[in-house]
Amino acid sequence: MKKVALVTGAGQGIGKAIALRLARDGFAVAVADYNSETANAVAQEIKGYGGEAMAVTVDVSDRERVLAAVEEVRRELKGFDVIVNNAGIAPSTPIESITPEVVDKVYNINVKGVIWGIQAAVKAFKVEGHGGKIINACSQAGHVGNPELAVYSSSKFAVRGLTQTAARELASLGITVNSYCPGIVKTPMWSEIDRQISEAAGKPLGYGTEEFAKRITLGRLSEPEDVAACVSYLAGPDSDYMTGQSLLIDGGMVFN
Ligand SMILES: NC(=O)C1=CN([C@@H]2O[C@H](COP(=O)(O)OP(=O)(O)OC[C@H]3O[C@@H](n4cnc5c(N)ncnc54)[C@H](O)[C@@H]3O)[C@@H](O)[C@H]2O)C=CC1
Ligand SMILES: CC(=O)C(C)=O
Repeated sequence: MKKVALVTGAGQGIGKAIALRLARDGFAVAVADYNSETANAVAQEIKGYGGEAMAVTVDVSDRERVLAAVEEVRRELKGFDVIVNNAGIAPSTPIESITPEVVDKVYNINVKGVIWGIQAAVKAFKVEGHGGKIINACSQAGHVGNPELAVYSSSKFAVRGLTQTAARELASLGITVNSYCPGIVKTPMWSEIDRQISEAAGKPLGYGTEEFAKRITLGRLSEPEDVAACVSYLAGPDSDYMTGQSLLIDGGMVFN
């Protein structure tokens, strides 16, 4: 019997790479995104190489919809084993520009979206009568404050706190909770951050990347597949004795 994984924000970028990787690892994958077109395209890609997948349209900030989507997936794919709470947004927010609206928007998706995903997964694991794995998208920005990204960075500190708290609270149910913390990953999100930082500094495109990249130990930006490899480990049996961890994918972003 195939294990079932649901990945949010899986229509593009890191989430897409994770969905493709977990499908190759043998999971039946629910490709969840609020963009139904991209979610469908990724599900089709998985089916195209013989994998099992379904697309689900869900806005992770909508608690009822997240609970309903996970239940839909549990019934359709006949099980539920792993949730990857990957969806997130990262608008540039220099301190003096922060508005109540941008705080609500980022926290509703990046923080509440993770809480609703955790709740929905716990409910599904209980119905199935076993534990499971909860994997959250954190960031190097959840370990060290990132200038220009105060709202985003603080939301990722919250994800790290939630990961640790949920791990301690849910361990007795056989549920592990971990998160992955990438540095700069070549995705549409990063291109937009680079554009905003470069523009604000009055510099050409690529300036934001150059500034961040100075701290990367391995000397290159990461590919979405680098992150997916880490999530593959967190979703598989080799990480069974790991919980409450927020894994830095390039520690240099924090320590250099
Ligand atoms: N790209 C990077 O450099 C880094 C990204 N991350 C984190 O990794 C995760 C994925 O990032 P990327 O792939 O780069 O982003 P991206 O912007 O390229 O893709 C995000 C996906 O999430 C979906 N999405 C956004 N809001 C949603 C919502 N409310 N409900 C459902 N789906 C929603 C979008 O439609 C899109 O398909 C995010 O949580 C991000 O904070 C962490 C560290 C570095
Ligand atoms: C967007 C993000 O999480 C970065 C640059 O670490």
